[in-house]
Amino acid sequence: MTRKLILLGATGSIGRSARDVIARHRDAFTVTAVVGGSDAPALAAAARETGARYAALADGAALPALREALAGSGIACGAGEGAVMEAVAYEADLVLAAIAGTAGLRPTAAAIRPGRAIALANKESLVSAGAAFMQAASRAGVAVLPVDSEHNALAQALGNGALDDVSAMTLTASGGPFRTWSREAIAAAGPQEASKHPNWSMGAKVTIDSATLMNKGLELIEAHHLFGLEAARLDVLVHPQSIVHGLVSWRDGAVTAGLAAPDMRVPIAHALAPPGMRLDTALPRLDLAAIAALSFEKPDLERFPCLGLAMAALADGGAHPTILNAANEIAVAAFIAGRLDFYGIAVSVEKVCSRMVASEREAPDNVETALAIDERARALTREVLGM
Ligand SMILES: NC(=O)C1=CN([C@@H]2O[C@H](COP(=O)(O)OP(=O)(O)OC[C@H]3O[C@@H](n4cnc5c(N)ncnc54)[C@H](OP(=O)(O)O)[C@@H]3O)[C@@H](O)[C@H]2O)C=CC1
Ligand SMILES: CC(=O)[C@@H](O)[C@H](O)COP(=O)(O)O
Ligand SMILES: [Mn+2]
Repeated sequence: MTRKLILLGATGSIGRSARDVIARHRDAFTVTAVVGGSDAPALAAAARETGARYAALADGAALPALREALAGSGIACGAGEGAVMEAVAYEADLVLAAIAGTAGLRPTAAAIRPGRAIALANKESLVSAGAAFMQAASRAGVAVLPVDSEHNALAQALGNGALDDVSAMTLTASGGPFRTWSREAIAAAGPQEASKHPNWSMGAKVTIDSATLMNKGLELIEAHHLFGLEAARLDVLVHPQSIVHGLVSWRDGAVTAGLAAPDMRVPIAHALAPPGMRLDTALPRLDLAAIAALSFEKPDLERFPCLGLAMAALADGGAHPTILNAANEIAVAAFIAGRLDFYGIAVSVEKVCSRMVASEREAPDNVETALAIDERARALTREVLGM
């Protein structure tokens, strides 16, 4: 019996790592459909490699290129939002949700159907519409399996333990490329410097989020929804080696840690494996003697204000995380385009949150409400940035 899979974001960094895991276990998986954004040759290659029956791109204008790239393959294809929804409706036991950003929210939510599990990499879905998303999953009896490395490590460390026995969950942060830089040097850094992640090779947006530490803030909100823990029991530690990904502290003083080399194939293999089973990734055994030292430090909220902004959004709740997430996406895109300096990301996110949260109090109770708040926050961010 093979597990039927749909891959959302099949051409991205997570998508490629997942395909590597799947390629090593051809007999264990059948990929039914693959989804990408606009890169037709890359999606066609992913569809041919996995043997998917259907390939869909979000960008409707890319259909001719996708048809050409799939010519002679017998793989059906489509482009535009309807095509993405068609892909989501293919048969599946498990859907890997790895579209980058809030663009992933609607397809990922639509993938919640009885009889399936969701392997979730797209943290923005939970930040933007966490309560609604988790309720929909629970109503459909769908398990949400964390792919994000920290949450996957936390899930493994938690095992069958009771949440009442957990005194805290700690997510580690590499600290990003600017961990040791002065505030003045960070202020002058551009997208090139911010894109040099010390340990992980990832997509553009999450890499910049790692440099600002907004990634860790988004992950605190993600952990709150995945594990149902309140802000007071969620914590961040900077750990430059990215070997320990998550720590569960128990009420008796014991701590269980999740360790692995910084390679996303480890959490992906865990999330894709049939329950209770492990898949070989052919990665070398973690050699702690060679690594020699693991170090930990407190995050510096003065040099990395985005983490504080996300912590405030988590504590405040309501629509605050939805607004923060939307403003951050616009600000990060402006930074990558060279239209905003590094600290401009935090300044604009802070401005948009403080202007909007007073009038947008309620947590969105469904995806469309979240997307409407998201759109208003994006518009205000563009206005704040003069775009
Ligand atoms: N990379 C990593 O190691 C980690 C990533 N994550 C999370 O996983 C998610 C994916 O990250 P990552 O793989 O790095 O991102 P990438 O930018 O590398 O890949 C994004 C994927 O999404 C597709 N895509 C973009 N826009 C759309 C759209 N509108 N509709 C459908 N598909 C779209 C892209 O297609 P195309 O190629 O055509 O543009 C691509 O397949 C993010 O939420 C990130 O935070 C979490 C932990 C680790
Ligand atoms: C691989 C992964 O899970 C990323 O989200 C990672 O956490 C980014 O590294 P930082 O620890 O620098 O945010
Ligand atoms: Mn992570």
